Amino acid sequence: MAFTEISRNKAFGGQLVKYKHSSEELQCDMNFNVFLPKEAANGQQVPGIYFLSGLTCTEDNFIQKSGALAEAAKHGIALIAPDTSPRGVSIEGDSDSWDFGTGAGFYVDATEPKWSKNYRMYSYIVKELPSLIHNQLPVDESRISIMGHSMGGHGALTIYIKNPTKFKTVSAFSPISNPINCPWGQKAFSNYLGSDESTWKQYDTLELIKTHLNEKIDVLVDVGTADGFLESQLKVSTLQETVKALGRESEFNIRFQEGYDHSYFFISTFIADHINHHVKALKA
Ligand SMILES: N[C@@H](CCC(=O)N[C@@H](CS)C(=O)NCC(=O)O)C(=O)O
Repeated sequence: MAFTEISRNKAFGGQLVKYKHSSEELQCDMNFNVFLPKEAANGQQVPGIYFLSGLTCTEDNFIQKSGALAEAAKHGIALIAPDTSPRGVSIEGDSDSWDFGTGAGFYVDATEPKWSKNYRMYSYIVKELPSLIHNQLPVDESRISIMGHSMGGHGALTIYIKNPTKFKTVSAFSPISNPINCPWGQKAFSNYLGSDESTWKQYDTLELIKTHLNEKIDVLVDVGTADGFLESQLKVSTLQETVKALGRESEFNIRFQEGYDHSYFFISTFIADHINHHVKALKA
């Protein structure tokens, strides 16, 4: 499937390109942004980081507000920023709230009939988008990793834990760490996956780290202590307690950053640390 180029801007010596394509998984047109560093100009294959955004975001928030382009350019790394849900599919109820439906795909493959034709963000991110990108752009599929924020932090962690050979490493800002036990996650999973809560666990970081014990992983998580969603929705302390109870502290670097909130001001403050975490794995 071909991409249509929507816009192109030179940035930090590289190119920021927005593409549109027709998604088979989501049955609609989708946009995504790719930052290609200058090293990719002559067709040389570069490593890449996928960034999954949070509730209400499009493919633009991270690219425009995180300060990541300068850091990616410094290390010769591509950034891939997809959208957060199918767009323009007009399912009744998909635009009634900011935390469900449009802008809130939660990186799952819906099984409830109402949503299951379009809301397949898990397969879109894990299969369809990489197969298009790595066939058509100079980003090396054997050197990719994944990062995200909030709902996207949940997406990055769960996708990574389930696909540790596809992605070299993971990091997350303010991740929804235990969605089956918070209001955002329960609203999304009950609608997308139905009332049988046992099916929800396959998309819950806390549950997955209890069962996926084989691979040793290296995870960086940052969250702000002044994040208004910390206790009610993100449950990063519960993640930390579970990591400890499992004896997996050496695999998780979970940092509580004093006074920072949920915004992109927080993300832009620590983005260099996250890019460095990925560079170590991508250039190892
Ligand atoms: N309802 C609020 C909160 C949503 C929110 O904080 N979204 C986070 C992700 S969970 C975000 O990245 N918002 C977009 C931005 O800050 O650019 C809003 O619409 O701004």
